[in-house]
Amino acid sequence: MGNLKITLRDNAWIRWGMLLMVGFVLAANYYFYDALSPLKSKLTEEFGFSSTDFGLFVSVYSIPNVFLLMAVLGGVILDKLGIRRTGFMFVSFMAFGALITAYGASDIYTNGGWGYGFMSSFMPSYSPELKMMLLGRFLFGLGAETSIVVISKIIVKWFKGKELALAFGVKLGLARTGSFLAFNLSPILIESPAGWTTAIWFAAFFVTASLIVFMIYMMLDLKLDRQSQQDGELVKSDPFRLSDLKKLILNPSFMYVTLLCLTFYSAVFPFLSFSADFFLNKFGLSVKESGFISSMLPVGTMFFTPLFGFVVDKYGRAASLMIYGSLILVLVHTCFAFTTINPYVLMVILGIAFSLVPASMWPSVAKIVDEKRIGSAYGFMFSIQNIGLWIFPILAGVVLDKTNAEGVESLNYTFTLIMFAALGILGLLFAILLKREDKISGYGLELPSNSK
Ligand SMILES: NCCCC[C@H](NC(=O)[C@@H](N)CCCCN)C(=O)O
Repeated sequence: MGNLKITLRDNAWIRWGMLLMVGFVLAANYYFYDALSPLKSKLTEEFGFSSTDFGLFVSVYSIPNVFLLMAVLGGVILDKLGIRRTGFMFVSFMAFGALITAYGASDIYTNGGWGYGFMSSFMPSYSPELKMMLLGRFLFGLGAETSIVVISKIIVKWFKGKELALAFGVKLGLARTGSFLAFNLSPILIESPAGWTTAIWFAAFFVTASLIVFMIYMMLDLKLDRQSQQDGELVKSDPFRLSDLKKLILNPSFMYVTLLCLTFYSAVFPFLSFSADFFLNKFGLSVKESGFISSMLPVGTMFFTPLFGFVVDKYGRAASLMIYGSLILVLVHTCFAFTTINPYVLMVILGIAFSLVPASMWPSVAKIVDEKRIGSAYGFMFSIQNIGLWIFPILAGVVLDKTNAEGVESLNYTFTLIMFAALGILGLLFAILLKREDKISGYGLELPSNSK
């Protein structure tokens, strides 16, 4: 009979309580990512941001993840330093970056505060506000993607052999709650008597509060490790090896899923970053209402992702669902470009697409890739995905600036949306290739979870 000593993991209240804590950290992460999206027109009004400047601001988040391979390197650091030290380091980067971003927009800075002179001394075509905010978002991005990898590992640590799939679904739901709040709170907070930058400071303090919550989590984690060490239950993961990456890259199913991840997410997240401004311009809505419509996407995914996760677990058909999700994405972007169909309806339908693909894609990776390589696989996918999250917000901004005359009253988004629809078509192609390849390689993506 094995050692049956009860650990913190075995107490459902503590296990789910800790999920709420790390979910708070994720919600803050997603909140900050989206908090400035409803403020695009405000940033133009206050600091003269062009659409390209805004795209640059959104995309700089991904630079550390593309060029420093942070999502992969973060996994290596995680293996070496463990959850507590790695998590603390990267959530601190997030908080520091968020505070620098808020400082870059603040009156103290714009009135000649620390760093203003330096930021004014080079590249005069970019405003000092933009440069400081870019630096802040870069640091935020440096921490944010690796934090997502750390939190995935925390969930496996606490929920393996228990309610793992449900815990992953709830985690994503909590993250998306952050986006939902961002699109609704930022438009309210810009009207604060303390000034419009309250919206950015609030976002920065939310991320800082998440650092404190993470520090509380670290105490629980330490206690669990001590109990597990006594039990001999502590599981060491396999260290990252370059040869693992080579094996992944040579696997056609893995590459199709990675390319789908790149194209699909590039057609969703960068679109979401511009969506509030799109609704404002195309339908002549207020900042509040356009932010509210944007928030329909995360709301939809909060309901549909666990539902489709259940469907994939029970009935399979993951490869087909990825095809349907990609097809819906193309149709919605085409409707946004060429019709005036009610944007609430289209955003909810987009929420269905944005649930179908993630709910079937992430668990499929676990079927394609050996469990020992799953950390490297997710890290690699995140890094490739970030190439799209880096390039497409800039391209969206450039296309907007090039296809609209300067100072035009309402921006025409047609060409930007055609670009997103084209990305969706590429995603659809990769999803079809993945399903075809599955028939050859036999990973069983169309089968229910327990049959593989
Ligand atoms: N187990 C992996 C879950 C990934 C969820 C996915 N997030 C991402 O792909 C992030 N790399 C990018 C997040 C950027 C915006 N916050 C998701 O569907 O949210």
